[in-house]
Amino acid sequence: GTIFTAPAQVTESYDFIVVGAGTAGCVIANRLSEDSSIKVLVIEAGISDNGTESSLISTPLLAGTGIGTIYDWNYTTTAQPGLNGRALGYPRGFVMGGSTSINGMIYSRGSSEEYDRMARVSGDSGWSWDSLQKYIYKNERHTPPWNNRSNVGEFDPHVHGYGSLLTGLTPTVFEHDLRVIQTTSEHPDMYPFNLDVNSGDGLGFGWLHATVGHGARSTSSSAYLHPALNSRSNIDLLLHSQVTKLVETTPKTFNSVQVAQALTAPKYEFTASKEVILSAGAIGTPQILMLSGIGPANHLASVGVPFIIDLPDVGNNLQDQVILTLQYEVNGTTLSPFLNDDAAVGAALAQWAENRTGIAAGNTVVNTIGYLRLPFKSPLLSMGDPAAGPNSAHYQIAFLGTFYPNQGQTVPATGNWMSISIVVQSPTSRGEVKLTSSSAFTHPSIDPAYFTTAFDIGTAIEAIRAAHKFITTSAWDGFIIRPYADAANLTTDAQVEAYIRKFSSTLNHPTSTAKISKDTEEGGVVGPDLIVKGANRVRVVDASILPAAVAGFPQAEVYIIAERAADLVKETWGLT
Ligand SMILES: Cc1cc2nc3c(=O)[nH]c(=O)nc-3n(C[C@H](O)[C@H](O)[C@H](O)COP(=O)(O)OP(=O)(O)OC[C@H]3O[C@@H](n4cnc5c(N)ncnc54)[C@H](O)[C@@H]3O)c2cc1C
Repeated sequence: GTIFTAPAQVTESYDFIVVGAGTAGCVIANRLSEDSSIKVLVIEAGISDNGTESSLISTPLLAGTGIGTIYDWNYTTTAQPGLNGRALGYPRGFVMGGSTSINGMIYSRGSSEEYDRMARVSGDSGWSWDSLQKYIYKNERHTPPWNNRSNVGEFDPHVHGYGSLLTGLTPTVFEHDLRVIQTTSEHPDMYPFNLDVNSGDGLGFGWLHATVGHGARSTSSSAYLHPALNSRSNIDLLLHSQVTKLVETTPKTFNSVQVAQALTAPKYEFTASKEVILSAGAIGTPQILMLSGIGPANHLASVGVPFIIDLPDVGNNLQDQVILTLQYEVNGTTLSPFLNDDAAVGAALAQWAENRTGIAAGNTVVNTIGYLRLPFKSPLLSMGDPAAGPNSAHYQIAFLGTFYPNQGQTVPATGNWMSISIVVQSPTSRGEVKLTSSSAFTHPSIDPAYFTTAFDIGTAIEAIRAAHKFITTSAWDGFIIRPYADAANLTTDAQVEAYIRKFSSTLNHPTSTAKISKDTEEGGVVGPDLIVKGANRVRVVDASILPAAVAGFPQAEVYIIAERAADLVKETWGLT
């Protein structure tokens, strides 16, 4: 296939247009182009992942540093009352591979109940965990770390597949990781060991997979898009080109897109002879739908967008997860001294560039995690249980072998540090994405509404208490020297709450802004087949269709739903 860099270069016609070469978009484009009788065009607003700075993407040690660069849309949230009025930078991938090219690489599918909930709310058993197994195997493959460290006892080979997305466990185990696992063997009732958190068993403590293989980050682009572009002539990619709206070809039928490279640049129109698949992500997809006249009628009127289909849930139900850390100076070897030593980091990056080995070639910062529930009798649950089921987490605590700073904190120049990160997995706060103008080149307003419910703040307080308690067990004797000053006085609920509101930041997991629901239901944006309700020949396949925030990490779930969605499209059009 060809990579175009301007719309004027595209002269052929296509059966399918995929909007966004992100996590889901690359999967869809690859799978549809398996049928050589059809032609696929992928349109991506962002840039190539083969550019001069692409080691930012592929070096595992540099995960996180793509934020705020040319690879990022660089959105900002609205001021968050639940975070003392702070507005947060809100990264999204602006590059082939989408957010999988800049994300934290953690691959954790969540509990089987997540998928069963999707089947339940959509009325389609094809979304259940059991039905999706073949897509899970098709997507992912466990690989050994670059140093071939034995992973026996740290994962279950049976729950990993044969796909092109490579995952693996850390090449380097730290003392605190071993203490986490030791705690599970000393207190199995309270802190059960989970051999593989990707097995569908979503609770307990275990080792984390990351999207790393052969010493490099594996992305949706490296796993799905490049291989298809390299080997097939029936798939093309158009970069640097933003879809500004869907175009109605006949009433309520949207198999065309309008594209432009900048606000004042010429506009082009491309028509798919079969259908358009929107995979622009949880921010981009609702923005495009609303710009196309599909969304809440009153809101569209307020920004001057001609209205076509009234779907009040477009942009609604935004859910995101926040992260905050507690840091401890510890008696033992961590990554801190290395990360504080510029010469050592430079040498590691040089070694990686040479042969994809060394400390830069692995996922080493966060290796162990615990997925936990509120106590059975927690008064917070009297408000209702937002988890997908009784075996799905309300919160996680994960263990990082360095000082992971909260917003505004400075990393200490010396010492060995461990951080425990805290995430509320099943928030009940609901935010929204809204247009601020009828122009596609103005960022939408993003309001995740963090910590606007008593459940969310109460669960975060509980999580901090659980982290404190976890490290007072005997496995931690002699290891913890002291908490970092900011976390030293977290005694009363009021102190803990103040810490949460001061330091929480986004974990970058927005979902549910075009959520799935039953065909017969009024709410929701797409039906079980992912076709936009009330519209023809346009589907949504990305994180925006998820019914709720996931009690794992979202990329795995997006890959899995995209694999099945490709089969749904193939079925509709009789493809192979
Ligand atoms: C910094 C960061 C860290 C994260 N860490 C993790 C993690 O460790 N583990 C995990 O599981 N998840 C993580 N996530 C979340 C995860 O990456 C996302 O949930 C997932 O990748 C979303 O997939 P998607 O297909 O919905 O969207 P994306 O992958 O974001 O793809 C959307 C694509 O559409 C393009 N696009 C948008 N609008 C338009 C338009 N108008 N025209 C053309 N193209 C457009 C974008 O440029 C992008 O390429 C992280 C995310 C970020 C940003």
